[in-house]
Amino acid sequence: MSGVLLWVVSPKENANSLLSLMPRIGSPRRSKLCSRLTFSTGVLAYSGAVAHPARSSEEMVYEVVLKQAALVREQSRVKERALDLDERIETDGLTNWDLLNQAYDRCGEVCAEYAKTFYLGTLLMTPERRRAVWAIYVWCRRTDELVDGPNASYITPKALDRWEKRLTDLFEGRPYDMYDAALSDTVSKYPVDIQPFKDMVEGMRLDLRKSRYQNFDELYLYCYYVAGTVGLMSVPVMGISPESKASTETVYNAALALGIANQLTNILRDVGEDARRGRVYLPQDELAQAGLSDDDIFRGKVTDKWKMFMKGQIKRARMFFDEAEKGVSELNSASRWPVWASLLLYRQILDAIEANGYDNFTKRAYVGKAKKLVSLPVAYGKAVIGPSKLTKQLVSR
Ligand SMILES: CC(C)=CCC/C(C)=C/CC/C(C)=C/CC/C(C)=C/[C@@H]1[C@@H](COP(=O)(O)OP(=O)(O)O)[C@]1(C)CC/C=C(\C)CC/C=C(\C)CCC=C(C)C
Ligand SMILES: [Mn+2]
Repeated sequence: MSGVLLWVVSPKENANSLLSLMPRIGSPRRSKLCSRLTFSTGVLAYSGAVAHPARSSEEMVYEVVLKQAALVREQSRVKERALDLDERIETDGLTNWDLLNQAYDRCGEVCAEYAKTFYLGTLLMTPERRRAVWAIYVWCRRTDELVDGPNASYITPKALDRWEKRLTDLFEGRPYDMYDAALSDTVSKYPVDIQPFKDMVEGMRLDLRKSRYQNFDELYLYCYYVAGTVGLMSVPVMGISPESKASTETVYNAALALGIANQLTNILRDVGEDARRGRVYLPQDELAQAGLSDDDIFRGKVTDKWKMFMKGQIKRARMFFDEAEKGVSELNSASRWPVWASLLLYRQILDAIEANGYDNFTKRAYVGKAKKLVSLPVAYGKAVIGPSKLTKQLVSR
């Protein structure tokens, strides 16, 4: 399946100081925009790929959140445009419809192959939304495969530039292949902005040139690029419940938090595997504060220092999951179940790391079938509960 997906681009805490992990709302150097955020690392000097050294990653990312929220408010205008487009396709005859349907079906097949549980969850969504989520999933999966898949060693910054050019083309209605065609159709129908997609490609660029993260601010930006973006791409398609009283920004912020939580969890699960590829995603300053270094990671011995360090990292990931939970009930009813399911399942990976005695060097933490099965009805039960009638954060809708 990876071959099929890739042919088109082939030419590839410190635990002692829990305070340092806790939200620091109201830091004097934070912008007004950022004061609505729950998490801040307080580190403001990251430059990396972005030329704004004075701003923290969270401030920069939050601007994207605000832009996304503004787009949703324009939704009705976009819907009108989508209707025009549907009419145009219809006058072209049945062939375009058939091709488009086939393209979406193929996206569904890829999704079912790579993420079975998630695929099952999408079956509860309306057919329109479901296939749009599949199209986004496939684009994300293909993008990730560029640097993580079997052809990863052939992938150069130039190949990523070409991939980004294809992205712009498909957003402008010029898809390259059928998966692109499905996404092209999706972005013409839903208020999805190109920025999170471009940012995901930027995350892949980062993966090509960077294998160490000095502090959490740098890591936060990476997590946004490769996973927070997914949350921002998905919400416009999954939709916010008409009953929701929460502000659009609140919901996007929760979506962003779920992406960050998932990626932090992914990093904690894969410490050993990443180290074998010469990669250490854990913040260097926090490792040093815990009396640890890269060498300890390469050695892979579970010591008391390591356990303390891991407890802090897990605590932080859980805080992001908690932040994400606040937004799930605000989503459209049919979208809540797959999101709850993915949240509960991914969060349990953290429990599994603990159950493995914090040995993420030689053991892969996973959620067993039985636990997965139990989580699905639990997720369903949570999904039935709609938006809180008490939440009055009527800022922007
Ligand atoms: C319902 C739902 C979960 C929708 C999202 C569907 C979607 C478009 C998923 C794309 C996922 C993808 C392929 C991302 C590419 C980058 C990547 C691989 C990120 C890692 C995912 C885990 O993958 P895996 O365990 O297979 O990792 P390896 O490749 O093996 O290393 C990530 C850790 C991040 C994925 C991020 C999300 C699924 C974001 C979820 C957030 C939302 C859906 C927003 C929900 C809304 C609110 C209000 C909370
Ligand atoms: Mn990956």
